[in-house]
Amino acid sequence: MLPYFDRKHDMFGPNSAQRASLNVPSTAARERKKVALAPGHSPLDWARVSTSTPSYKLRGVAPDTPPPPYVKVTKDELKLHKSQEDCWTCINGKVYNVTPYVNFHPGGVEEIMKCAGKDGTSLFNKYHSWVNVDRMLGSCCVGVFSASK
Ligand code: HEM
Repeated sequence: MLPYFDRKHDMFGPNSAQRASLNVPSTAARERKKVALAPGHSPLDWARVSTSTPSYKLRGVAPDTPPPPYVKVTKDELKLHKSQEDCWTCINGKVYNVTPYVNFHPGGVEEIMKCAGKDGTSLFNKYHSWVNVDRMLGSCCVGVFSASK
């Protein structure tokens, strides 16, 4: 007889006990892509860089730019920053200059560039809703997203 989850009209996949006994990796494990980060680009290196670099440089703005709550970023402005050398994204209503972080992203450059120049909230949550974006990128925050064009 076929295993439980191979039966033709079965609506459900294997349960966790069945997966374990058959060595079927969990969905999360199958989707995990390990990326080799360049030397000097570990999460600890990012922690050092992000706490020792002046915030205006991380934000990519002039030194006299008001702090993030006072800067409104429109959708049209956001769209202009979609290259690896100038990359902004919006997560949970805040716009971040991701440029200095791109090479530190544990999921790789290609993945993080998928949110370049647009709202990356749903992609971000799809892969790691547990990551605290403000903790990682707080000092890269350019401003708040303004829904108007
Ligand atoms: C924009 C801000 C982002 C930040 C601050 C960020 C941060 C992180 C962090 C801290 C990790 C390691 C998580 C862990 O090991 O638990 C990670 C992994 C990862 N990220 Fe991101 N990420 C961002 C955007 C994205 C986007 C837009 C995507 C996909 C389109 C993405 C895809 C991934 C993937 C696939 C991994 C590997 C997960 C794994 O090891 O299982 N990330 N990211």
